[in-house]
Amino acid sequence: MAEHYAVQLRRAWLRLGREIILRGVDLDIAAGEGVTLLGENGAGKTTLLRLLSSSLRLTRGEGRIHGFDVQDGRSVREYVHLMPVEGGAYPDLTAAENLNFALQMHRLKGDTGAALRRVGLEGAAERRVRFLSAGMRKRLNLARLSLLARPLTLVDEPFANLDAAGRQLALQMLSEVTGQGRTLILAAHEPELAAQVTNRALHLRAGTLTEQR
Ligand SMILES: Nc1ncnc2c1ncn2[C@@H]1O[C@H](COP(=O)(O)OP(=O)(O)OP(=O)(O)O)[C@@H](O)[C@H]1O
Repeated sequence: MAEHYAVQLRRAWLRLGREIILRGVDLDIAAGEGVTLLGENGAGKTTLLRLLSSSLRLTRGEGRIHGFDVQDGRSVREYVHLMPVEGGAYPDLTAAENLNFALQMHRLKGDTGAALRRVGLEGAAERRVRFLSAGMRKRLNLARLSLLARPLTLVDEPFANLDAAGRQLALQMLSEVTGQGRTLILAAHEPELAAQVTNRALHLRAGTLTEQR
């Protein structure tokens, strides 16, 4: 399977507990593409994003992320960043410490002060994450996503918990992902918003992915 694809799944089956999330799915997502995953509560969008970040194993079939076997967590994690719906930051570290730690883990350099200003958190830089509101934590996660700038960026419900200005900020920051030639896959319940930053939508239902035209 070719490396100019960010994601390739072949006859992919994924079972989680009693749920079958994928039933023999084939999927190609080209590098640089922007894709929205749609689907009802419990359809399996989060689970699919976790699979693509190598946090879950395929039950059957084959998966490749930038040419690497999706089960090869060490390689895949170099290419992929997953921004979760909630969490993802260390609650006892400050906002600034969280961003610095994320950069260190990826052996990257970046201007964390500028990143915090960009998301309106300059006044909360020294505050522990456990004392931030849900929307502030989301903004911190957006700052981290932008600093890490991984080739494949997975975002679970980017608009949840954000106010109107925060949603506009999220749209702007997500559009930069594909604008910089990176691949964006987001799971969302707001198809109109998501369509502003992705050019393709897939609906996950009963273990099957369907293209939305
Ligand atoms: N760790 C787990 N063990 C067993 N089943 C799980 C686990 N996590 C999720 N599930 C189940 O897998 C299914 C898919 O859950 P998932 O969170 O992926 O859905 P989703 O499409 O992201 O939903 P939502 O829109 O509500 O966020 C659900 O039936 C859920 O109960």
